[in-house]
Amino acid sequence: MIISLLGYMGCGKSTIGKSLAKTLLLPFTDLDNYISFHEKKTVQQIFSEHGEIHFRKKEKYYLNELINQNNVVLSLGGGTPIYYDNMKLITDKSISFYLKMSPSELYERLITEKKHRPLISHLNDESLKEFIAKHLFERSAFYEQAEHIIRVSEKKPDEICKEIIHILQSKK
Ligand SMILES: Nc1ncnc2c1ncn2[C@@H]1O[C@H](COP(=O)(O)OP(=O)(O)O)[C@@H](O)[C@H]1O
Ligand SMILES: O=C(O)C1=C[C@@H](OP(=O)(O)O)[C@@H](O)[C@H](O)C1
Ligand SMILES: [Mg+2]
Repeated sequence: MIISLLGYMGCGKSTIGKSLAKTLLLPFTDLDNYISFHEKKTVQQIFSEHGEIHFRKKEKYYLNELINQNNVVLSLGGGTPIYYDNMKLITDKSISFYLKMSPSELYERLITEKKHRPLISHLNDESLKEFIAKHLFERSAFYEQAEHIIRVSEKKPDEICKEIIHILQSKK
């Protein structure tokens, strides 16, 4: 089965996925990078040139393509579980980990990271704080369906990887 990482923008899906795959000696795919590579456009370009709905259709298309693989670490985009029947697909076809972080910590992280994230790049600092709190609340019902929930607040990437590996080993 595939190992999937999900959670809000900035929680560390791309970072943790990469290092988890390296430790487990497995191939790594970041869904955003995969979409970018195949569409020959950055995520920001897809959003600005074609709109979010088009991005969600592509995201679904490439998720379908990747989800039936075996022994791969897949970092999803923050919105992937929210659209279509994606979350069902993710829970049925992967061992899923929700990297859970509080809105205030996500805010501290995203304040310096918003440039590459089209959903928040236009927000000033005060509106960003409000946006994250509300948006995370709306999305949590999907994220919480993950098979495993990992609290990532104040943990180093190494520690988070170890926790995930421990869970994977206990499943064997
Ligand atoms: N556990 C962690 N501790 C400190 N910084 C982290 C941690 N995980 C991720 N980061 C940093 O937070 C930012 C967002 O991480 P990223 O992996 O891009 O998140 P996501 O893919 O979930 O949006 C990056 O700058 C990354 O280096
Ligand atoms: O939360 C979202 O809807 C999105 C998150 C992004 O991925 P990250 O969570 O890796 O930033 C990327 O897929 C796109 O900008 C939309
Ligand atoms: Mg990412």
